[in-house]
Amino acid sequence: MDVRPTPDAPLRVAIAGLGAIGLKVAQALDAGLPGLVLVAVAGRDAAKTAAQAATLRCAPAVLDAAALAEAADIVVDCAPSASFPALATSVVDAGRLFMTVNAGALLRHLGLVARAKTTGARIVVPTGALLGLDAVRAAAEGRIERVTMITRKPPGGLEGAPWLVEHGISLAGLTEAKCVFEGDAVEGARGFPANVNVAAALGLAGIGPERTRLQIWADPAVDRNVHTIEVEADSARFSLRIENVPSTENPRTGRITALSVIACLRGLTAPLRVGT
Ligand SMILES: NC(=O)C1=CN([C@@H]2O[C@H](COP(=O)(O)OP(=O)(O)OC[C@H]3O[C@@H](n4cnc5c(N)ncnc54)[C@H](O)[C@@H]3O)[C@@H](O)[C@H]2O)C=CC1
Ligand SMILES: O=C([O-])CC(=O)C(=O)O
Repeated sequence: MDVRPTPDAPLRVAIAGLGAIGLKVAQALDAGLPGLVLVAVAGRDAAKTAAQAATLRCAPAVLDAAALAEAADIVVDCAPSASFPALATSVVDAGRLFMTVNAGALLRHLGLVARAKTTGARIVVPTGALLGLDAVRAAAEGRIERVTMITRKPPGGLEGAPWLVEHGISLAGLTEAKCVFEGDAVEGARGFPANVNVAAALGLAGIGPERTRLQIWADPAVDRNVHTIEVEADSARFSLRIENVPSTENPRTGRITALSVIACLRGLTAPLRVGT
């Protein structure tokens, strides 16, 4: 789809999920992002979503998630991963631009990419709580040998993850760092759907999620979500590290994630774009 607004016709944006990420994105759109206007929002609880929408000056419509694609040119998915398949399918089928933070869920529905080719939709995954996807994408134009990511989170931020439940791993009373997962990004994203969307995005940007190695540590000594990436390629070798401040609303989610989505939206229409 063409994402260029005209002065009298800004692109219409809808958001699914007004939580730690989505509400911040809604507020940024409400404060003004050039060429974009927030027209609709959807949440799990319509009354709560309507109350949130009422705090915004632009007064977006409150709709079911399934109706967002009809109301907007761009649908931003900031809802939990469980709602991804239905939402993503409706937006892709409508030929809209689908911006999602649920990179892990996208891995399990990669058929949507082929479908987007036929409908004219585009799927955009912001860098989110990570860094360096510009360099990883550039390196992937050459040959990458190895991509490794190590995630450390406070134990509370990992609690309840399916992988921990399935493997009977308890984090209660942990006094030293414990490696709770070692494998590829596909398995990691499945086992920790609310924790390592970043590894899924890294896999998609680089050598593929199956070849992207991942370790996840529960570390009582950290108070930030720390992600370290190491890339070995024929063009460069690099190591990157980000220490994310957990958001107040949802400590699993780094505060920078919402800012990444806002920057990604701004980049859709800006006359100057910097970075790959
Ligand atoms: N790509 C990345 O770097 C990152 C991705 N994430 C992912 O982003 C997603 C959102 O994260 P947060 O904002 O922290 O979550 P959150 O739990 O704070 O907010 C989610 C919101 O979606 C609403 N919701 C639930 N079901 C819904 C449905 N069917 N339709 C519309 N809204 C619905 C909830 O009521 C809540 O307001 C999560 O899946 C999370 O794993 C989180 C951090 C980083
Ligand atoms: O916020 C973070 O540090 C990463 C995260 O939750 C995710 O990738 O899902």
